[in-house]
Amino acid sequence: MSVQELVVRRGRRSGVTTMVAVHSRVLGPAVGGCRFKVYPGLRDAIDDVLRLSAAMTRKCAVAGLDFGGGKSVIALDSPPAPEQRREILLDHADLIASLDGAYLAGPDVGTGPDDMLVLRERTRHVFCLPEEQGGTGSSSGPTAIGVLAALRAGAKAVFGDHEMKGRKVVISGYGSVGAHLAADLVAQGAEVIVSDVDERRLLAAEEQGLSRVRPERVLDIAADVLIPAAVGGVFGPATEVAVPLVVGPANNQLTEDAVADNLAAKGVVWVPDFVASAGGVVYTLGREAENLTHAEALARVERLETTTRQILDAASANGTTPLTEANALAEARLTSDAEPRTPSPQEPRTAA
Ligand SMILES: NC(=O)c1ccc[n+]([C@@H]2O[C@H](COP(=O)([O-])OP(=O)(O)OC[C@H]3O[C@@H](n4cnc5c(N)ncnc54)[C@H](O)[C@@H]3O)[C@@H](O)[C@H]2O)c1
Repeated sequence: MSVQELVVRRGRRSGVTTMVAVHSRVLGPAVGGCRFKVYPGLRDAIDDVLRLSAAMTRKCAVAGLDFGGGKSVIALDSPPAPEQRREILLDHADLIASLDGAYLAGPDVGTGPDDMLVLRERTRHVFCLPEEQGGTGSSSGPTAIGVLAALRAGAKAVFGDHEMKGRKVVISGYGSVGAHLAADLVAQGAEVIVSDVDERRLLAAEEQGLSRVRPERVLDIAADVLIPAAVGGVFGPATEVAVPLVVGPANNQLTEDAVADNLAAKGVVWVPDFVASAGGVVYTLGREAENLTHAEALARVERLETTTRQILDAASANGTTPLTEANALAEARLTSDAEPRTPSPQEPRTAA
């Protein structure tokens, strides 16, 4: 499916180029995070926003959300001075506002709920505002809960039961989601090893009693599970993986879809990232767009276990990969004539 709309604009206040990709609005308004990142060049930023917006379409479709896929990128050529941040965000907010609700922005790599508050000064089409402003705040907790739900299904498929007690788990990226996952898995009795490029994050991990491994050695550790919770592009055509199960929140983990076949041929069960990482968006939109209670929205996140199980069962029964089955599920929803669950999706409550 090709991108529906890509808008790139240089900010009038900051001079920084920002962009929005609306990949699909078949199921509803396009939602996706706003990435604030230094890129080697403009082409890299455009490639990123296009790939990420397409992944959001699949993520929303598979998770049963009545929203389409979008993404926005603030393409920096060097880290900005702190005092420039607000101007850059306001420029980006003007671009989002110009799309008139076709795209709803939330936080992503490099942005958080406080940044959403700045965007909100210029556009209603923002979600995940801080809790004290009526939003749901950071989505990393619900994202981690969704990863754990997908992990249960993956562990059942690979090990025969979903118990994590005694399992060795490597988490690449001890950031917001990675730290939630590590704490929960330790509480379940797993042996957790973490990796990060940021020494401060590793010190934080050590304070929690976690073992660490150097980032370049992450793929060599013979563990039960690998959780990619840092960046995309982890697995390429020649990547060797020393674990039987990979489940994690990092978006776009494969350099290309064909890598899913390589992983399957090597006996690695890879739960597609757009399935495992959907907890945050499921929770946030459930609360903010559908006014669900905390418990109701969390119950929806937990359903990712069933979705993952269906995908893995279908791959096993059909001799295909989990990616093929997850794509088929997304495609079925995108081409179905069924009415959306929310008859006429509106922008989230906090954006009203
Ligand atoms: N936060 C969410 O709700 C959410 C939702 C869906 C997907 N994701 C994806 O999950 C991943 C983690 O999200 P997060 O919110 O925890 O991000 P984060 O920025 O808080 O944490 C990422 C961590 O990864 C580390 N890192 C960067 N490059 C690394 C490398 N090469 N090796 C090891 N560590 C590295 C960073 O230093 C950082 O500590 C991201 O890819 C994000 O796009 C997050």
